[in-house]
This record gives sequence, C-alpha cells and structure tokens, in this order.
Amino acid sequence: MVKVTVCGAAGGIGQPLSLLLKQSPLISHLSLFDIVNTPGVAADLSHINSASKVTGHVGNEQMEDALKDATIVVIPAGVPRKPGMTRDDLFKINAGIIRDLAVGVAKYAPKAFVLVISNPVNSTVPIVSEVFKKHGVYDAKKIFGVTTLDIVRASTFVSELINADPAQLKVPVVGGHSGVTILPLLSQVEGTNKLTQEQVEQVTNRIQFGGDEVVKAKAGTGSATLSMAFAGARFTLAVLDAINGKSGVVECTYVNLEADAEGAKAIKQVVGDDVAYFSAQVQLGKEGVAKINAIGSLSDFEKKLFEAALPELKGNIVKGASFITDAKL
Ligand SMILES: NC(=O)c1ccc[n+]([C@@H]2O[C@H](COP(=O)([O-])OP(=O)(O)OC[C@H]3O[C@@H](n4cnc5c(N)ncnc54)[C@H](O)[C@@H]3O)[C@@H](O)[C@H]2O)c1
Ligand SMILES: O=C(O)C[C@H](O)C(=O)O
Repeated sequence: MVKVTVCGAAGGIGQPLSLLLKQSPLISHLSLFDIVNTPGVAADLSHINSASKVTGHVGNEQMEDALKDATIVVIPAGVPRKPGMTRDDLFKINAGIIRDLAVGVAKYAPKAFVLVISNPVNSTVPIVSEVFKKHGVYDAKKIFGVTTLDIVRASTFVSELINADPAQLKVPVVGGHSGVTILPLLSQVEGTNKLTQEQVEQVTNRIQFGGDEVVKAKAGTGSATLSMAFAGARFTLAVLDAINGKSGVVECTYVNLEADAEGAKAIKQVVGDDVAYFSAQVQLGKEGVAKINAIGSLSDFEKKLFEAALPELKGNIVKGASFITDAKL
C-alpha cells in the first residue's frame, strides 16, 4: 500500500497536484488534508478511473486519519506571495502552519518522506527538521525542500536560447529557493558556450526571479500553482520511483547536508562549514537520500553568484531552525 498525503490539498497548488498524483499507478491511496474543502475535492477526484482510493480530511481532528501510514507527505499548505513581497515575508504566517503540520507528521507518520513546498522553503525545511528532532523521529534522508520548479523553469528558459528540447534539457540549479539563493549552473550545460555573457546573466536572473514573473502577472491573486503542481508531481513520482527500487533517480532538492556525510564534505568545501542545508543534485534511494552529488565546476560568474547567495541562505536557515529550537513546544 502506498499512501500519499497532500497537506493543503484544496489550494491553488494542492488541487492540480492531487489531480496529477491521482493519475499515478504508483499510488494506492491519495489522502487530501486541508483546513477547508477537501471532501469536495476528494469526491471530484474519486470519479477519475485510476485505481487509487481518494479520501478527504478537514481540520485538526481529522489529521491523524489523513496522515497515518503515509509513505509520502507533500506539503503545499500556507499563504502565497502578493506583488512586492519576498518569500521571507511569508515566514510570519507560514512558519506556524508548517510547524503544526510537522508536529502532526512526526506523531502520525514519523517514517514518511516529507516533501516541503510551502515558502519560504529555505526556512520551512529547517522548521520540519527541528520539529522531528524534538519528537525523536528525525531522519535527514527523508526531509526534502521541493525546488523542482527552479529546474523546470531553467530547462524552459535555457532551451529557448540554445534551441534544445526543454523536456530533455537538464540544467542543475543548486543553493536555495529564493531570489539570489537560486544558483543555476549554466556552465555545466552543453550548448551554453554559444551564449554571450549578457545572455548568461539575463537568463540566470530570469531563473532566479521566475517566481516574481508569475506573482506579478497574477496581480495579487497568488503565485505559481500549475507549474508548481507539475514540478511537485515530478518530484513526488521521482521519490516513489526510488522507493520502488529504480536506480539512477537524481533530482535537485534542498536537504540537510547531514543526510550524506561524504557528499556534505565536498559541498562544504565550496560553501563553507556553516551552511547546514543546500539544494544539490541528490541521488534518491529506497531510504531517501542515497548520495549528495558534488557541485562540480563553476565559472567565475557562478562563483560570484555563490558569494551573493550564502549570507542570505544561512540567515534563512537559522531563522527557520531557531523558530523551533528557541520555542517551547
Ligand atoms: N516550492 C516552490 O517552488 C513553490 C512554488 C509555488 C508556491 N509555493 C508556496 O506554496 C504555498 C501554497 O501556495 P498556493 O498557491 O497553493 O496557496 P493557496 O492559498 O492557494 O493554498 C494553500 C492551501 O493551504 C491550506 N492551509 C492553510 N493552512 C493550513 C493548515 N494549517 N493545514 C492544512 N492546510 C492549510 C489553505 O486552506 C489552502 O487551501 C505558498 O507558501 C507558496 O509560496 C512554493
Ligand atoms: O514565487 C513564489 O512566491 C512562489 C514560488 O516559490 C515560485 O518560485 O514560483
């Protein structure tokens, strides 16, 4: 039995993400949790003729049923940005939402893989980790920040410039998931040597601030939902493939570097010892993180991007972790 629980399943991301997951034969039970509307969403999805069972659960009293025995918990719960806001501006509302959901997962599905979509990802992932530590159920190999949308955007934007197939083009994007902490490694992509430095800088900026493009276009009604659902489903299905024993599953994702001590050593040589979380190319296995790949070679331009990213990333990590470590649960 493979149960996947989506927390925030009635939302802008949650609904299309659940639709995409309903189509997967790898899932036998799709459990939809939210503070509103999941019975309706579940009834609607349950008419789709794929084999999985769909259940809807609303509010804290139904949280245990929603979560128990889950193999994977995907979390797109919380508030999205409006124009003019940074992702960090969401911390004051979303930190508490993520903490409470993490407490539920730690109690009712302590062995689940946790896939965190809610922003600010750079801080919400440390929040989940610290809650799990407090409950004595922490496994760094199983807690992931979903940065797949950055990868999806990078494939789209770069392929337009080098005339490649966006579905096949792989562009590593490492670091974190907000503005300058998003680090696209274009120098590692075949075909980008024909780009001018100006093109490299422009497309890097577009990948780093792609989220703002959508927030601005949606003009106060939210942020990326459909592309995020696509990206979230891709990452969830990659994790499921790895759980099912498929080899060679590699995705960029934001993890605690403790998840792989050897991999961490190589990454810390580049980013310093005091960066606890980093999005890197991660080999996924049955138990979660199997190996964190090295960052690889960087151009001089990319080295400068790293310098700009690290202070903000470190601050975001400390802010998230201390929200739990400095509080009485
Ligand atoms: N990681 C990424 O790349 C990425 C991409 C896009 C959006 N996001 C983030 O995802 C989050 C959700 O975005 P959205 O557009 O779907 O927002 P939304 O407002 O449309 O949906 C959020 C849902 O969360 C639910 N919710 C609120 N508190 C909850 C709780 N305590 N338990 C369960 N559910 C709860 C709401 O009822 C709502 O249905 C935002 O924080 C946004 O910034 C992240
Ligand atoms: O930009 C946002 O706030 C949502 C998301 O993180 C994104 O990258 O689209």
